Amino acid sequence: MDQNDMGADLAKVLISKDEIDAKLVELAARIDQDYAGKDLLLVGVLKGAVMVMADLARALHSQVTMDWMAVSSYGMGTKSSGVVRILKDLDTDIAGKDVLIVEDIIDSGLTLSWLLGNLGSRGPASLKVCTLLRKPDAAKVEIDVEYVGFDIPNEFVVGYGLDYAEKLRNLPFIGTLAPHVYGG
Ligand SMILES: O=P(O)(O)OC[C@H]1O[C@H](OP(=O)(O)OP(=O)(O)O)[C@H](O)[C@@H]1O
Ligand SMILES: Nc1nc2[nH]cnc2c(=O)[nH]1
Repeated sequence: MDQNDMGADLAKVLISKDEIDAKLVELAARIDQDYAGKDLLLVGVLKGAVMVMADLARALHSQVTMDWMAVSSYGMGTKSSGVVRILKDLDTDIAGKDVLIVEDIIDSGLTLSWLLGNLGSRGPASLKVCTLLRKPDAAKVEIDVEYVGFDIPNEFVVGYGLDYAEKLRNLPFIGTLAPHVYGG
């Protein structure tokens, strides 16, 4: 699927597929180096992180294991309220393990802040975060993130795992929505 398939729904391509690929290779090289000699567990946060997880994991030279969590933020009809519900928990006991959370985006930071608290209480040997995107201007909570792909403006983005009403996740790039789509 490419930009032409999107018709008028997209305003612009913010980050191209080539830029994403190059950034993931760069992040993977750092991760390979930082976790050399360790057994790394990647924890992908469904559903948005599916693409990042798949491509990042394949860019790594180290052997890793992978697990998934699905969480949902809810409250007052708005997303990212900070009140998080586990829809699918890990299959793995992470006590004593080196864990890297893999996210597509950190927006307010509330989801990740909750996740760090939750996973941190399970006694991992280490717990760090890798995110493809981060919106510094949207942060409601400061989080120490070890691996960041791109800092982006405070705009709603779609593609490469990120949805608009569950659509557009399968775009191979990151784009912004045309104003008529979201009523802007
Ligand atoms: O920093 P925050 O403001 O908390 O937002 C970030 C969260 O929002 C997205 O998930 P979303 O709730 O859209 O679910 P999805 O991954 O299933 O699309 C993303 O994958 C993060 O988990
Ligand atoms: N699709 C999408 N989901 C999000 N969740 C938090 N921020 C965003 C965003 O900008 N786009």
